[in-house]
Amino acid sequence: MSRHVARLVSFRAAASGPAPAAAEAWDGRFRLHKQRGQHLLTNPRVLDSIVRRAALCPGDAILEVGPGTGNLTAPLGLAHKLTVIKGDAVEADFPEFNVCVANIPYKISSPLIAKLLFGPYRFRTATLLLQKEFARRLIASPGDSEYNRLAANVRMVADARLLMDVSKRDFVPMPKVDSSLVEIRPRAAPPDVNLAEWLAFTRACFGQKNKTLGAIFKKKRKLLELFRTSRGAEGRRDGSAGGSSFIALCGDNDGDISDSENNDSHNGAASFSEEEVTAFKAKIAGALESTELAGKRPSKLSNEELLRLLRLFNERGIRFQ
Ligand SMILES: C[S@@+](CC[C@H](N)C(=O)[O-])C[C@H]1O[C@@H](n2cnc3c(N)ncnc32)[C@H](O)[C@@H]1O
Repeated sequence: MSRHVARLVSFRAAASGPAPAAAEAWDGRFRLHKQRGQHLLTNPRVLDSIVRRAALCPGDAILEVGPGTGNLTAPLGLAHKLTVIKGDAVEADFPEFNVCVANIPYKISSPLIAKLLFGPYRFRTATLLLQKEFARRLIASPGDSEYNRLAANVRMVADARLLMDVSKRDFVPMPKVDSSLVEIRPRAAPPDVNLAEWLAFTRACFGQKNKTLGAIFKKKRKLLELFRTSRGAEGRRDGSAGGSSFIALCGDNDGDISDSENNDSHNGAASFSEEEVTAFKAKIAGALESTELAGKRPSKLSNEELLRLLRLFNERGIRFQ
């Protein structure tokens, strides 16, 4: 395997601040910190399986995130072609790579996947070991009980599939949860949609995923927020969605505005008339009616259906950001 690997870059965490108090000795050599996600995969059969399933090709440039003591790094490739970069994998820029293989700290799963799929990187495949429940959510389909915003966003740009489950007993120290290996393959052709706006749209739709779209877009707070956004977008020549964060990929509840923000001076309600809001409301209701989606829950809808709704919203000047 190592003969075929053109380059291997391992992205190692930069320890920031003092080490967390709770540490666990391992092998007499290292102190491992659960708070930093330092659970080492020690079962050689599982490690070999991961490398096999990553299906590396001659000339691949591999990115590994979180090499730890190198348990997965070693079976991946040639030591003399290895570059180790110290930094936070969520924050720092990655060098060029075309394959990612990693047993990542689970707390960065969502921002890391968002960075890989919605950032500037072009790669063939990412083979990632993830927390089992997170993996199930990632690969869920519309209508599944686990279907959520994360899955909708990922399937917009990639195909994700489960490769195998890995027991928590294969790690030292043993975590509380089991894991799953998942393959994520970005689609060859990017979808014909402004991705920043798509992410903002799914944040609005999945904010309360068990409510119908009609109920979600009837909420006064949501309406006023959208009204503001849409008026702002009118002023931008390119009509782009603006500053939606790519990192916020999955939160189902992050579409909600807290009560403290629900006041007129903050949301700008005072700056437009009741008539304007009523007309805007009618546009939203019209779009929902013409797609017959008002009575549907977002978690039951395909991306095609959601996209159709977003396009109708856009045609009516309703923008998300
Ligand atoms: C689950 S361990 C995997 C270790 C090793 N690859 C293995 O399979 O045994 C995750 C590793 O990622 C490191 N890490 C934690 N947060 C990180 C971050 N933000 N960026 C890069 N690495 C991080 C941890 O220190 C730990 O070494």
